[in-house]
Amino acid sequence: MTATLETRQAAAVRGGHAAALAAAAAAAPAAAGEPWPAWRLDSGLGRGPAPLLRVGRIQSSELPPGAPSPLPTPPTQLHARSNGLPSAVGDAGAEAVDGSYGAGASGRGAADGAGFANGVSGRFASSPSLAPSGDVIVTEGYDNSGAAVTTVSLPALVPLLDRAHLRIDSDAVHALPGLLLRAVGSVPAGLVRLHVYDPEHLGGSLSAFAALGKAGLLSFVGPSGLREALDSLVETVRRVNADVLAGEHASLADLAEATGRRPEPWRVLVLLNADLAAWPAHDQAQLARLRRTGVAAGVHLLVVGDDTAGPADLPRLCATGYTGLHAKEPAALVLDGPPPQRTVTAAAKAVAEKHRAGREPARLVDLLPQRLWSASSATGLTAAIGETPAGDVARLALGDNPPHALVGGPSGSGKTNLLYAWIAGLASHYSPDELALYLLDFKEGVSFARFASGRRDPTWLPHVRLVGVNINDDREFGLALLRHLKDELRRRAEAAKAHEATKLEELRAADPEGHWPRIVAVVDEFQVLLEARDAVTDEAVQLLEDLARRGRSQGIHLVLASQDIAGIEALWGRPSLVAQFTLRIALPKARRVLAENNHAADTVARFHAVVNDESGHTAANTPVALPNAGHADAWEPLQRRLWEARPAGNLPPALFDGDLVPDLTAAAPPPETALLGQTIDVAAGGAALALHRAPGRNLAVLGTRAVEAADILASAALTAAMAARRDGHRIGVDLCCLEPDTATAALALAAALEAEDAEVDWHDDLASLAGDWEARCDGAMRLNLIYAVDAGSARLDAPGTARLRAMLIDGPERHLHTLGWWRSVPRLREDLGGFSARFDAVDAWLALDVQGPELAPLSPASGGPAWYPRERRGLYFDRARHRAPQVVIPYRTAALLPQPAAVLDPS
Ligand SMILES: Nc1ncnc2c1ncn2[C@@H]1O[C@H](COP(=O)(O)OP(=O)(O)OP(=O)(O)O)[C@@H](O)[C@H]1O
Repeated sequence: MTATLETRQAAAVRGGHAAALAAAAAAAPAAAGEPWPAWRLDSGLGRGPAPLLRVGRIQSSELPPGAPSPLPTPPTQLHARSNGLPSAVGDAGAEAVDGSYGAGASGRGAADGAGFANGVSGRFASSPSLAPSGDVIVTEGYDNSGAAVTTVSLPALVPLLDRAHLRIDSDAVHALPGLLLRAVGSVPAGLVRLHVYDPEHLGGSLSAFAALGKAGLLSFVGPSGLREALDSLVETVRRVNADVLAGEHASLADLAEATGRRPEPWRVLVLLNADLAAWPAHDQAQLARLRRTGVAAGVHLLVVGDDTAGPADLPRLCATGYTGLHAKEPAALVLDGPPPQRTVTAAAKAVAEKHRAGREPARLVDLLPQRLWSASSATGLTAAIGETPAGDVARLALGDNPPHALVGGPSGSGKTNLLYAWIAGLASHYSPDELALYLLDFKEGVSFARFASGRRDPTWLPHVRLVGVNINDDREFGLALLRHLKDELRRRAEAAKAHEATKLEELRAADPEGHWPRIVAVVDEFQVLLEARDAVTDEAVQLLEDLARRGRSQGIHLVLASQDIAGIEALWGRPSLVAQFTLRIALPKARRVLAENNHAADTVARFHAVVNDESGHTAANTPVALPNAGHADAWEPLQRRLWEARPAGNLPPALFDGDLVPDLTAAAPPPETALLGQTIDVAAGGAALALHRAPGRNLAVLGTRAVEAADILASAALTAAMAARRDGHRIGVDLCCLEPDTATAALALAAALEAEDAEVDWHDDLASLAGDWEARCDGAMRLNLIYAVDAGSARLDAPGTARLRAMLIDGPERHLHTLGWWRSVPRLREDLGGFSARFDAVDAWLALDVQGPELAPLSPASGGPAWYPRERRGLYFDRARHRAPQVVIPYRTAALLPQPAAVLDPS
C-alpha cells in the first residue's frame, strides 16, 4: 500500500512539475529563459506580456527541515514549507498551474512580480493547489526517506520589464550581465534601451555590450550626466503618460495587452554602486519619481550595490534569493553564472545590427494616438510620422513656426508614403472641426483618390474637403486651389480684424462659436504647377508667396512635395518664398531640399527621411524611419475608423479627377442659363452661359473637334430646356447641322430636347434658319443651334449673309440666342463682317483646339490668352462676366441622349 501511495505521490509530483515547467517556459520563453549553454538571441515576445527573466534555479531540496531561511530580509520571498522544500511560486506560477497564465499577469501591479520556484528534489505528497493569495501551496507532507524520490528542478525567474524595478546586491552582481542580456535579447531588437550610471567606471562587466552603444541602445552616464539622464527619463514618463497612454491605459503593459502594440521601448536605468545618499535633493527626487511612476511607462530601475540609503523597498536579488514575491516563506535560489563573454558580444552585435538595419520599422498603427481626435489645433498641428534612431517617436509640427513644409525625394523614394503617414497622424489627432485638408496630386496615378469616396471603398477621410488626382496638365486646378485658399485667407484676416486678433489662436479664443480649423494644403508634384513660363506660373507663384507669408498667422499651412525641387526655377528665383518653408523633409537622394552644404539626404537609408525644421541646416537633421503607411492593410482600417467617427453632416470631399470626363446630369441650372461644361475649380461647378434678353448673348464654340463641339451645344440646349421646363416654360430650338459627322448627335439632341418639352424645328440650311428669324421671335426664349456655321455661311448669298449677321446682332435682344460652332476664328470673324468686324455680337466663346494667339481678337489680354489646347478641355470666356478666360471640361452628354439606333430608326 505504501508503495502504491508513493507511486501515486511521485506521479503527482511529476505532474505538478511538468505543469510548472510549462508555465515557466510560457512566462520566460526563448532567450528569456533558456540556460546559457543553449542560449541564443530570440525574441519570444508576442502580443502577451513581457517575459520574466531567468536568473538561476531553485536551491536543491537537501536543505534540512527547519533550516534557516537563506534570505535575511524581508518576509515576502519565494516560500517553501518548513521542511525546506520550495513549494510555491508567485503569481505567474500560480496562474500557470491553474492553466491560466498569460495576459493576466501583466495587468497586475508592476512590482507584484512573478517568480518561479527553484529546482527541487524530493517527493511531494500531493499536487499543488491554488491558495487564495494566488500562490501555490503544497498541502501535504514530504518524505525523503523512501526509494521513489522524484527529482525536479525549476528555473528561477524574476520580473523586470513591464513589472518591476530591481535591486541587485553586491553578492549577486554577477547576475547583472545575464539579466541584461536576457532583457535585450528576448524582445525585438531595439525595444530595450540601457542607460548605465557608472560613477566609478565599474562597468567592465558590461563591456561586452559595447556594440549596443553604437546603435544608440546603450549609454554610459557619469556623474556629470546624471541629472540630464534622470530629467530625460522623468520627461519620458510624463510624455508616455500624456501622449501614449493618454488616460486610456494604466500602463504600457496594459496598452500592449489591449492592442498588441509596443509603441515605446523599455528603458532600463542601471545604477552601478551609486552613492545615492550623496545625491543632490533634485536627483533623489527624480529617482523617487521614477521609482513611483516609471514601471507603468516602461522605465525601470536596476540598482546594483549594497547602498542601504538607496531605495530599500525595491524587490531585491541577492546571491541566494529574491524578495519581490508575495510569498510567505523564502525559497533559496542558486544564481546562474554570467553568460560567456563571446555570447554577449555576438548578441549585442546582432541586436545592434538588426536595430540599425531599420529594426522592425514602426507600424503605422503604433504611431497613432489611442484616442481619436483628442487634440486641439489652436496653437498648431503635431503628428507622429516615424521613429528616430534612438527609438523615439518622431513628430512633425506645423504652426507659427514652422508654418509650411517642403518635401523632396526622387520617384520611388517614398514621398507619397510619407504624406500618407503624416495625413494619418494628423487625421487621427485632430477632429474635422480642428483640421481641414486639401489634397492635390499632379502626377499620374491615384495616390490621393483613396481619401475620397469610391466605388470599391465608399468611405472617405472626414477631414478632406477636396481631393485632386490625375491633374497632370490641368495646372489651372492648382491655381484654383490657391485662389480658394487665398479667399479663405482673406475671410480669416477679416474675421481676425473684427475680433482684434492677430493670429488663429487668438481668433479662436475670441470667437469660440466660429469654425476655424487649421487648413493643410498638400500638393504632390507641385513643380508641375510652376514649370512653364506663363501666366499660370506667375499667378501661382504670387498666390504661393501670399499664402506662405500670411497663412502662418491664419492657420493655413502649405505642404509642397516634389521629386525635383532643384529644377524649379520659379521657386529658387524667389528666396523670400522658399524662406517661409522652414520645415524640410528630404527622402533618400533628395536634391536641394536641405541647405546647400547639408548632404544628409545622400546617405539616409531607404524608407527613411531627414526631417529638419530649421530650413535644412545640418544641425537640425533628424533621420526618421517611416512606417509603411500606404499599404491597404495599414490604411483602410484607419480610414474606416475615422469615417465611422465622422460628425453628423460631414460631407464627402469634392473629387477632381483629371482623367474623368464629367457626365451632364439631369440637374437643371438657374432660369435662362445654359451649362457648357464643368469648371476646373474647387467648387467643380458648371460653366454657365446667361441667356437673358440682351445684345451679345450668343455663344461661339471654336475649333475642329466635332464630338466636343456637339457635346457643348447639346449640354447648353438641354440644360436651358430643363431650366425652362422646371419653371413651367418651354423653349424653341432651331437646329441646323452642316457637318455630317455630327448629324447623329444633332438628331439625338433633337429627340432629347423634345422629351424635355422643347419645340424643335430642323433646318437643312442656314438660309432657311436665318431667313425668317424675326418671325420666330415671340418673346419666349429661343435657341439657334448651328453645327459648323462656317460650312453654311460660305454658301450664303449677300442678303443671306446680311440676315445671318442681323440675327446674330439683333436676335439676343429679342431672346433669340445663337449657339454656333465655327471651326476657326477667322471664319467667325468673316461671318461677323470681315477683317474689321467687331465681335460685339458674340459675348461668349469657348475655344477647343485653337491656339492662344489666334484668340487675340476675342481676348482681353493682348496677344491672346495663354492657352495650349488639349483633349476634352476648352477655354471659356464670357465678356459680360469674366475677367479672364477659364478652362472647362465639356460634359459628356451621351447619357442624356437617346441611342443613335433609336434616333435613326426609319419607323
Ligand atoms: N516606409 C516604407 N515602408 C515600406 N514600404 C515603403 C515605405 N515607403 C515607401 N514604400 C514603398 O515604396 C514604394 C514607393 O513609395 P512611394 O510611392 O511613396 O514613393 P514616391 O516617392 O511617392 O514615388 P512616386 O513619385 O514614383 O510615386 C511603394 O511601393 C511604397 O509602398
